[in-house]
Amino acid sequence: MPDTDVAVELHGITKRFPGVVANKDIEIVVRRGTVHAIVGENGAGKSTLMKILYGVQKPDEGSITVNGQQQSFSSPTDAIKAGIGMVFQHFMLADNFTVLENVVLGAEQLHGIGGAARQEIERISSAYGLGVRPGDLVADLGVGARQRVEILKVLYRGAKILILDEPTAVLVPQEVDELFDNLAGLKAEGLTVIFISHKLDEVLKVADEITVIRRGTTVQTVEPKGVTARQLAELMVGSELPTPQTEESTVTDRVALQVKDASLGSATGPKVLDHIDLTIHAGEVLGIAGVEGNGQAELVEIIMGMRDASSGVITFGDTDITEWHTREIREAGIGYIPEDRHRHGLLLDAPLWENRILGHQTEEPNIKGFLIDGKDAKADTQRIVEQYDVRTPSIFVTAGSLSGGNQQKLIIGREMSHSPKVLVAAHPTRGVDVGAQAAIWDHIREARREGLGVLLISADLDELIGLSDTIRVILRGRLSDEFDPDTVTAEQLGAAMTGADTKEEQA
Ligand SMILES: Nc1ncnc2c1ncn2[C@@H]1O[C@H](COP(=O)(O)OP(=O)(O)OP(=O)(O)O)[C@@H](O)[C@H]1O
Repeated sequence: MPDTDVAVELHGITKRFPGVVANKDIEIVVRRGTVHAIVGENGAGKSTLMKILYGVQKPDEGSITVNGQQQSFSSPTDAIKAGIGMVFQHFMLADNFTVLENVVLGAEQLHGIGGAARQEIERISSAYGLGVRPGDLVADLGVGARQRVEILKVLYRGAKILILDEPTAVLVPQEVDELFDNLAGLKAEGLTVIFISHKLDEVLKVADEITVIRRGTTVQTVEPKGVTARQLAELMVGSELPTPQTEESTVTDRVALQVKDASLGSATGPKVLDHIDLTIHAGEVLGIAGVEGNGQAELVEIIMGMRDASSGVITFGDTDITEWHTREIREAGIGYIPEDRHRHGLLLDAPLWENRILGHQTEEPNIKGFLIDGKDAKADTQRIVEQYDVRTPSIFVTAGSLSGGNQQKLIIGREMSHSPKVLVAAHPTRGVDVGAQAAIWDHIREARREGLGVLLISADLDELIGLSDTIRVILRGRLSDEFDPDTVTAEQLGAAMTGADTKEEQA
């Protein structure tokens, strides 16, 4: 008799890639009507396991049992038929379509594309408290609402078991609370949620059970009340974590980068950037908090020369770089960690050592005379892999075969290798595990001691508070006054980010 309380059972799952055992003898039992979190370091094998459960990849060994029935998925279609749905970290909604159009796309056979579909969306939305309206244009929705549409989309296709891949990475604290309320709603209706996250305090808040994966193998399943975030992290790493050190301020009065009265118009509505003034000193990390879509991407683009501001001046040290191209800006000593590592940061089909050269084709150690120097670039890639703990079988595998967090470590290692004077870092540790995050912060702090100025854009408020010397909030293209990271709380920042604070500034 199958155990009716068990939604998913993974038994002895093993998956090998060339040079890597991504999953080895995985054992997980997910009880029905629970939130089950999966945690582990970058490259531990979480995504691979979820791809196996969602039918994207086939295990070499082991069995998958869903609702008491053994399954052998050849594709996501099979997994969806078995009642499994996956919400990816990168939303896949078409902006210029309505919620209804996005939800029914590819599932027209279920309830058509008209009134019946609309009714079904409304039914699901109210049953689980998602607050999704079928007629809304996706372009008008904020990040949290888009995520709810993605969740509704898989529910619409009949999912009873939802896999969420780092769902809180892009949310502000208030939205995280809303998501957790939604998950409670799903649970109350007997649905099951499998949740991957690097944010251990959130995991402890929302999960009923937590499975820790270390180097491809399940080490333990624990209940949140029995562990602290630190103990979880130690289970992930397999050893004790060092206690973080507090740092003396290294801010100088030398100006590293300045943006003066910069605006960027929009063809139709209000300005995307509205009279931005900011100064970053050598040795200073200036953190920018904001809900996605409030101008932070455009701010980075005008500084990095990817877009021209409508007005304003940008100076690097004493040099006016307003009109410069991206390549000149990077060569002059501004490092860049892009938000979208797949679009701007890496060539996924190229090996790691070629990615080492990307964006730095004219600099040492990648070039000798006028020629690309493969030998030195390879040696330097090996150094980055070791220094930044990029988990990879070699520097010759493609960047696309690395786990997400390890791709990020490679980009950071590359940018830091050129001893930039300024670093423009958009979400530098998104998708990176807590241990690697601490290591990346250490690298940035070390460079800051040497005079690096950093523009830090992050959705992770703990990161902003932990790493910044000064924090400002961007809302509808305008920058707030300064917040002191030593005294501000995540809730205060969250309120300023959504405009919910009544005060314009904080004492
Ligand atoms: N298609 C692939 N080809 C080769 N190796 C792969 C492939 N997919 C994953 N790997 C390797 O398998 C291991 C596990 O990767 P996986 O993406 O599952 O880790 P993860 O725990 O999800 O990490 P992260 O937290 O960084 O997302 C890594 O060493 C990765 O390089």
